[in-house]
Amino acid sequence: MRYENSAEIFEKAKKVIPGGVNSPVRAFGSVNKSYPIFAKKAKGSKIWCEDDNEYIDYICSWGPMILGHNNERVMAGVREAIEDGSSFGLPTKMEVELAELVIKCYPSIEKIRLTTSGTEATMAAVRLARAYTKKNKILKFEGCYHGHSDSLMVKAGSGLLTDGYQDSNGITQGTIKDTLTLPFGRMDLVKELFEKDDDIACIIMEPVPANMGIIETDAEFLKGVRELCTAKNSVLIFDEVISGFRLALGGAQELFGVTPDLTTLGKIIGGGYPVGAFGGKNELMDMIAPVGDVYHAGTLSGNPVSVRAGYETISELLENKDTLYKELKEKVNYITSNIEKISEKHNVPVCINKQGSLFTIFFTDKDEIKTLDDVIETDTEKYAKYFNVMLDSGVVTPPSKYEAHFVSAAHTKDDMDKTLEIMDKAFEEISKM
Ligand SMILES: Cc1ncc(COP(=O)(O)O)c(C=O)c1O
Ligand SMILES: N[C@H](C=O)CCC(=O)O
Repeated sequence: MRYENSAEIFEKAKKVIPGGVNSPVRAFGSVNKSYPIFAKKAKGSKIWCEDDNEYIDYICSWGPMILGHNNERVMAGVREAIEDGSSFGLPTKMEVELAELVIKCYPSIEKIRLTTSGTEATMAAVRLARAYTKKNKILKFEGCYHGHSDSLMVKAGSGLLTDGYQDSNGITQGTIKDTLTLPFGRMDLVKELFEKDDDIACIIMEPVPANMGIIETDAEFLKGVRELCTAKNSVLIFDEVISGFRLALGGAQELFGVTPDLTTLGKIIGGGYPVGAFGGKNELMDMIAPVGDVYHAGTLSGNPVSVRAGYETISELLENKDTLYKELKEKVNYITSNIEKISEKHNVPVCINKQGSLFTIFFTDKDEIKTLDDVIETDTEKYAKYFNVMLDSGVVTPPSKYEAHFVSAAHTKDDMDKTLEIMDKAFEEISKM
């Protein structure tokens, strides 16, 4: 593999962009590479970099590309939308159609508001929960990531974990004090907290954590927080920015049969273009301006190109839901069951967590990885070796042990077999460490 062009662009990038990247996880720092690959184009399950190397892609833009890159139907819709104009500052008919489509898939959502990112969606949902309950504090779980608004970057996951810290600098002590955190899955601690504190406006959670690697959810925990929120007049927010439309058409709430009060969405509902959304019961959503006095706005909220890409993506998912989700799960089962064989063959122990089309390989002797502390203890150096051997042989995997592998409808049996062949090589290298 050649990396000269990417390395050269990175040198220029560092002079004009902090760390040379516009989102920290792209920097490849924690996998011992001194520069990332710069993407040039992508199609289906493949991505090409500025050195024209071809890779099988398991990042999939961190989730949006569930149909694969540049899906024909999505591209046709986008082309049509672009012809009509890129942004109007006026509402469009397609926004209403997208809202209707999402509501059809999520019975818990009666009204939905579009944003430009997942970060804005979670920020607005928390604001709404505070206004509704007239309470101040929020509870989130350690290692869950809900975007980069101040109150949600406490004990956060994703790039913060990758870079070795969990609380961003630059947040007031007052904000930090109002964000309570607990380990994911510990219902006993959640109950204890609610006994002591009646000022908690909401629990915000990734129903299936995917930003400290995948953590497999215990359905009882989701049911437990649901009951507690109802009993204590707290709002339950499911942050389904990753899990929405991915684990099932109706997200984790459909999969586990647990209904939140508010849902945040992103990624797939924009079909690869910038978007986010939050929605829920009328009683809550009618507090949003201009009906109520909880302010939320955005120059590019409901951008017509993003909305059209999302509409086509969700329509495709809806039309194929009976086979598509089953096939995605089968693909992950095929890959992960073979990784287990490879791990045994080379005597390199791993624990694989998976849910639907998502999986994470943790290099560890432990049989279970259930909490952030478990994840932190897994072997970072072995993950880095895995990443580098895969990359050098034409497979791009998440450049951090704290992220998930994403599988799309475009990944073929050939892609998976090639991936497994290279994994065999990677595990052999790891066995020599
Ligand atoms: C679960 C979750 N919530 C929120 C966000 C924030 O979304 P965005 O990056 O679009 O702001 C992300 C990803 O970044 C996410 O994975
Ligand atoms: N884990 C993050 C989102 O899900 C990765 C995206 C990013 O922050 O660039």
